[in-house]
Amino acid sequence: MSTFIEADGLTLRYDDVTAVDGVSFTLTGGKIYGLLGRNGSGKTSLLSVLAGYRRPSAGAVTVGGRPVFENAEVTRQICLVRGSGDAAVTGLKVRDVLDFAGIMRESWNADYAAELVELFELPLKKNVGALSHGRRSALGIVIGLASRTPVTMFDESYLGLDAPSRYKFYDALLAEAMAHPRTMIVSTHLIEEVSALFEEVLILDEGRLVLHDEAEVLRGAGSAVTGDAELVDRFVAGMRVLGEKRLGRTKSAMVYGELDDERRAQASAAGLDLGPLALQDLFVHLTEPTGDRR
Ligand SMILES: Nc1ncnc2c1ncn2[C@@H]1O[C@H](COP(=O)(O)OP(=O)(O)OP(=O)(O)O)[C@@H](O)[C@H]1O
Repeated sequence: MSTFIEADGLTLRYDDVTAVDGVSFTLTGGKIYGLLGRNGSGKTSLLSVLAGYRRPSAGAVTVGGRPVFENAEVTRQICLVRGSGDAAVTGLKVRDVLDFAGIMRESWNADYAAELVELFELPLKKNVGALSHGRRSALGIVIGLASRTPVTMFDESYLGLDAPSRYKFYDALLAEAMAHPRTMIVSTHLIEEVSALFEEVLILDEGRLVLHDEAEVLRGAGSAVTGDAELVDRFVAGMRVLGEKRLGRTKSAMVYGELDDERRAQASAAGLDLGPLALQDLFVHLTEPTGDRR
């Protein structure tokens, strides 16, 4: 089946809360997509609808051209790993949870699952309920990666993981995406840590999609101007400054908007360094309550 996902006016309401508000996008598939949003922006709600866990209140979502909700043929092709929650089947051993995951998904790869179990040092004989928060998250990650489903979504799956384990997750995700390309959606607010993995980025704010673009395009949408504070201030005067960092006399200002060759030459002549825009700064700018929206 082709794995593209199409959302058209997708809306999810819980009584009087509109968690997802008329979201439309097309994901062509075979990439790692970053889903970014502040707390309560609707990431989990959106992923739940994409995975067919919930019926949209309005609008539609299709995977490979087919509706998702109550369509077992399609939902079998989707794996959504939610935090550490889904793996928390107390009373079952880690081994049993993995066996069950394998039965549920025809694309499951048991050898790869075993490799990942070793990588994350998961104790197979231990009861899932007795695992630490981080280990439970790791179990969810193993299930998501080893499922090899055409659509695999990780909803803040790093919660509770220490930094070395998070980097193991990012490395494994990238290696897997290269070896077995599929549609992976990773929701997060640890943007700087994972942004290098994303090929496309979607930003949600209060249930609405405020940005969907290729990560490369976003990185080129602005610049970090670094150098002597006074010179930086002079250079960025009149530009849209998204954020600033200062260390002694050195300053780095994140500016939005393209710099043409003439401006680049001016920066170079003034001894200023120009670097790519940090996704984190763009994210903060687009989702801050008083921020301008495009
Ligand atoms: N089961 C529910 N019943 C009622 N309201 C809900 C429910 N689940 C989420 N909401 C509300 O919907 C909105 C979006 O929540 P959601 O969990 O989808 O956001 P999120 O971006 O995943 O947040 P976080 O990053 O904090 O996990 C919030 O206002 C939340 O309070």
